[in-house]
Amino acid sequence: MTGNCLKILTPISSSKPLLFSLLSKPTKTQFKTSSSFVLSVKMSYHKELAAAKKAASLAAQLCQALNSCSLSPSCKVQKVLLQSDVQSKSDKSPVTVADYGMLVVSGRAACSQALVTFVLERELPSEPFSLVAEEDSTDLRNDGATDTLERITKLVNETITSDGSYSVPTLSTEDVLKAIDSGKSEGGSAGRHWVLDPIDGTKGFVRGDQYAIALALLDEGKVVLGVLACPNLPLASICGDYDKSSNNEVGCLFYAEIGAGTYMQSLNGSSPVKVQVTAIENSEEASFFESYEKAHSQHDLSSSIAKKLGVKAPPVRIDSQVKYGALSRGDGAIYMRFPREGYREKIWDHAAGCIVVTEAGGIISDAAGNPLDFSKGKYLDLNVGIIVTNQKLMPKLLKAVKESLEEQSSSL
Ligand SMILES: Nc1ncnc2c1ncn2[C@@H]1O[C@H](COP(=O)(O)O)[C@@H](O)[C@H]1OP(=O)(O)O
Ligand SMILES: [Mg+2]
Repeated sequence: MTGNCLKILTPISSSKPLLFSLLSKPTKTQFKTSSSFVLSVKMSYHKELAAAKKAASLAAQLCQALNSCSLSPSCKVQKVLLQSDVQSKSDKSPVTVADYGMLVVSGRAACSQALVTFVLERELPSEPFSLVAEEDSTDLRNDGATDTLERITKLVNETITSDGSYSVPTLSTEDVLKAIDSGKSEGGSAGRHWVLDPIDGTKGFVRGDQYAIALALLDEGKVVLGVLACPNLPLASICGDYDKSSNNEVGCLFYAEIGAGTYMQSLNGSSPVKVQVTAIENSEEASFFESYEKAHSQHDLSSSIAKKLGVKAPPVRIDSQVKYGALSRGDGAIYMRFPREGYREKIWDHAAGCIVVTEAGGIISDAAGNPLDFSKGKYLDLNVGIIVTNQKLMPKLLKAVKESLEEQSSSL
């Protein structure tokens, strides 16, 4: 678009000057010229996407390093704590039985959050920064956390140095605490907000299974880009004949920008490939994903739905938003998530996964078929659960969900 065009265009249904609209409006905005010629301007988020990919990839690198090093003075103690069954606090978030164990687990996520904040702020210095994220620095500010905080700071500094693109003085422990606390935004329907789960699927991470670094951008309440770094996900399909596959390389990066499709590349930096959800139309051929953890989703309910659909394959149970990534490349056909009553889903647990799967041609809704609304702050107000599949299977899935929920409530 030329400077001349800018002078004669005014956005439809807006009294704001065009330049203002161009800078503040997301996605597609319609403009008319003085002669009523309508022009569509597609907003792009290339710069933000590049920053998000870099932030999530570096955080994945950091998480992999965290898995092979110690945040505690005694590796042995840490091992015991991390292997002990992860218990639930009142909010049902996973923490280990001892406070110290909690610090080890939340300290790792905070470390990832500090790094993502650092990268986004460096890469996008001219944009106002708002982040809705899972962690805060409360635990790390306690007296007993000094050693963990120092180790976290060292790891963040080492990751920044090893990347080599930032010439910055070494971050202090206070810098790291401040970076973690940048994630205190409440989100909402106005302006732009980054949404981050620095380690999604903590239980999978602790077990050495699947987890993800999930980063998304909201613009005026809509998810406009998302990145999922999945350090333990094989590049080859995890369904079907994966075990027989010759490619056992792990570490995937999924990313999507609104209107531009979903891509996957290896975390080691291979060329991106465009991915698509499965085209399966016959539900009997579908396989489905659900949470590894029984406490996170009602396995009996998804089993009853799968039965109605005639699904023959057993459920594929994996942790975190990795399920969205795997679904976006057609590994399975359906993802069902039915948390128990009272659990409130947070936006950082679904924002990145939602755009990764929808840009790959999938549909996501709550159990009643309503789209997910990310504009209401930290929480998603949902009707019962979350279901995801392709366009063809969604009507059948919704019907089976409705019937199973009715049966469930009549048996209570
Ligand atoms: N009781 C629960 N019901 C549903 N989801 C939960 C529950 N407790 C924690 N979660 C969240 O489920 C997500 C993992 O999902 P999945 O079951 O698909 O692996 C995590 O974000 C986890 O939160 P957190 O990130 O605090 O661990
Ligand atoms: Mg999470």
